[in-house]
Amino acid sequence: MTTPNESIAFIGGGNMARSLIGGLVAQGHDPASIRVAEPVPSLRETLVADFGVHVFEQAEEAVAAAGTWVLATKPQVLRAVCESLAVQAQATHPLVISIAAGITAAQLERWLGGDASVVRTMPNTPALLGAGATGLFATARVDAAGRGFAEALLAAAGKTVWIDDEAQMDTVTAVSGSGPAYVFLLAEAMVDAGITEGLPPDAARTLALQTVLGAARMLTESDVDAAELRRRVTSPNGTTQAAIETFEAGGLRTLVADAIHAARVRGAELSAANE
Ligand SMILES: NC(=O)C1=CN([C@@H]2O[C@H](COP(=O)(O)OP(=O)(O)OC[C@H]3O[C@@H](n4cnc5c(N)ncnc54)[C@H](O)[C@@H]3O)[C@@H](O)[C@H]2O)C=CC1
Ligand SMILES: O=C(O)[C@@H]1CCC=N1
Repeated sequence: MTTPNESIAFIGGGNMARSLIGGLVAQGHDPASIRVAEPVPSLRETLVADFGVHVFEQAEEAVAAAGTWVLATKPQVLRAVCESLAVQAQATHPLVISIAAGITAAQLERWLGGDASVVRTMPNTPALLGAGATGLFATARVDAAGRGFAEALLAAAGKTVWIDDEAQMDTVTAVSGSGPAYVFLLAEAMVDAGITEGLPPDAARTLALQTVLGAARMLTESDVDAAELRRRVTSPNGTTQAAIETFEAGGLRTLVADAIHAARVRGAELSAANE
């Protein structure tokens, strides 16, 4: 990964920043060139202990001498963070990569003083294991080197997909950004149901979680699509058919569509609420 200025500054050293930093360090990125602004002392200490990065209490200190800034605070504080960095942004013209849900590139440009090069991204928590999925959108101001750098940074945490129409970034958030939680909810429900039906808790947990892992691997490691894989498990008049008919009768597909719609709408609300 190369950039005109090798240092990367993370603004916010919470869960997602940790996952991305872990990916970069695992890929051989020099931790000495990673600078993290994080107000919580205990988080700063663990970032130093775990990764050997430089940590700062103030964002202004972290971005000094960094050619790439990764905005990794909650959306609700991002405006104040950007406005506090606007003078430095206009002086140094960094590549600005945001991972915040809902916040648009136009908002970031405006808060940073008008002419920043912004890449809006949406990673997810499996980034922690290098198994993340990230959607990226770049404004016209971002050059090929900037796009390449942003892609390489997120690719250190898993798969990347470029999105041409920024309006679709809230859908990315709803499908893959929030998506791990949907799978965790299904896993919770499967474990609980197994226990209700009489399995010992440890057995229910092992069987349900390994099933999620095995199914995810079949989905990603074969060319066969989800519907066909499902059909192959479903014997005529067998046990799976009884379960699938129960899911369909209960409106599972509509419920999933409604849930993803609600998450997308919430993304747009986050943008409007932080105007
Ligand atoms: N958690 C998730 O699954 C995902 C989260 N995101 C986005 O990532 C961003 C961060 O989310 P998380 O890591 O989950 O939250 P988090 O709360 O773990 O991390 C945010 C960190 O920012 C720090 N912070 C607050 N004010 C600051 C300031 N002025 N300067 C520097 N740091 C400051 C907080 O102390 C906190 O440690 C959010 O915008 C969220 O929308 C994106 C994809 C997935
Ligand atoms: O729930 C949220 O708002 C964040 C964004 C995607 C995942 N977590």
